[in-house]
Amino acid sequence: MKLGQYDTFVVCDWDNLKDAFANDALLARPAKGFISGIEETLSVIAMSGDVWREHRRLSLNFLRNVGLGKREMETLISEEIHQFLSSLEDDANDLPQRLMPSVSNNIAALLFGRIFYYDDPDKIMIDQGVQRFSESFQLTGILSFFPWLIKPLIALGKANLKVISKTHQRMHAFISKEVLAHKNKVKSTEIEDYIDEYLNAQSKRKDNLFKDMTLRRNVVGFFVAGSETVTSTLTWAIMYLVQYPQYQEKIRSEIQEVIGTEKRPDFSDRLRMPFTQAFLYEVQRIESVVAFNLIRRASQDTKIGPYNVPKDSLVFFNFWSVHHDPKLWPNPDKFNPNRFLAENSTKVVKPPYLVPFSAGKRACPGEGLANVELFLYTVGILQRFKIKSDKPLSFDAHFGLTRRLKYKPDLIFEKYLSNNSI
Ligand code: HEM
Repeated sequence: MKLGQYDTFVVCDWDNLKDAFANDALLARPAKGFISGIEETLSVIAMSGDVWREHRRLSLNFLRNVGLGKREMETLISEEIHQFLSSLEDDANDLPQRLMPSVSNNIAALLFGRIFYYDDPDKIMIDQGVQRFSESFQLTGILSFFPWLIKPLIALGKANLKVISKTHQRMHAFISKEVLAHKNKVKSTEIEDYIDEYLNAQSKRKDNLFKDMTLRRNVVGFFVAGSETVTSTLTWAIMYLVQYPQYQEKIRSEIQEVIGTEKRPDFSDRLRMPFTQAFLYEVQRIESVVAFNLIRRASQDTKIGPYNVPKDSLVFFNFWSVHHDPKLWPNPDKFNPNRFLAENSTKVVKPPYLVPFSAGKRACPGEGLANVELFLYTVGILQRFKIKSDKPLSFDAHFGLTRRLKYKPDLIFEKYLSNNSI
């Protein structure tokens, strides 16, 4: 179909999606990024071609060597979750609203090597920025098709682009300070965070591909990509725990059996908690928070299945329809974690067509970190609280960067474990 000036393709079924994941001609993003006119320098999320490949390699190396699967990062996350749960001792009913600042602290740990107190003005500014960017994604979809709209929209003061642009400036000013502090710190051979990794690569390269401005854009990109997605998935998880108290109890009994009440959860505990894992898979399937992927572009004439895709066409991957395809998922609209269980419910099986993080060479590089967070937050919350509601719940969604819960739910977080020592 034609949207604006672009041929646009939406890949809706698993066979074609598998093809598209493996197609190197579909790795690019829209030529001018997602918000042309505001983001002249593209972040790794919006880049294409060789510059993307180099920046992606750096991000993956960093996540592998410093960020993921490392005890230190899991310890930092566990510390942050502890800070978060302790902050709820007086008023746990505020939990969903307080999730984002906590989740974004994990990204801060990755980028800056430290976490913030929730009332730190810089932290409040970052979280407001992340919120605004996520909301602006509704608009960025439209602007990818009608890029000429950007200037009239700014001139008319419409679509709060001015606010986005101001938010941009404030975040960049703060990140510049952090980068400067990293440049000035006593030189150590150890890479402690993403800024260290980037500056180190920058100093070794002669081609000027790694620029300070790009570093700042990447930091903002990581905050946006890593905060809203995890927060939104966790919020949906909480809703399903309330809607299906029997599943909440099942997870709690796995917690009792594997972790108990004295110890903080560990990511390795998941290996003995198949139902908890199945529950999180089902939340990701049924809500598909990044429902249409981030827009891809054909960098040359190519094909998806039998369809010819001309160069520069825009391509959406419709994860929602694959995740709700009755040929792949019997009774797809029913929330049923048991569909992922096998061998008498002792094993969890993830089929290849569950793709909340996309797949192939441009798949989400934060999947490992996100999985650690989803598990540790869910288990940490249920170790302390029983969650319920005495009002009917609305599962209506709102579209931004992710599909988010539209209305603030009325939830009751009943303290289950008063022991604050874990
Ligand atoms: C539940 C949580 C998350 C979901 C569902 C999710 C999903 C996605 C999806 C669908 C994409 C687009 C991939 C494509 O174009 O094929 C993506 C890209 C990306 N994600 Fe995530 N993500 C999550 C968490 C995270 C986290 C925690 C981080 C940070 C560590 C992160 C960083 C990124 C980055 C940097 C990209 C751009 C990659 C590129 O263009 O090369 N994400 N994510």
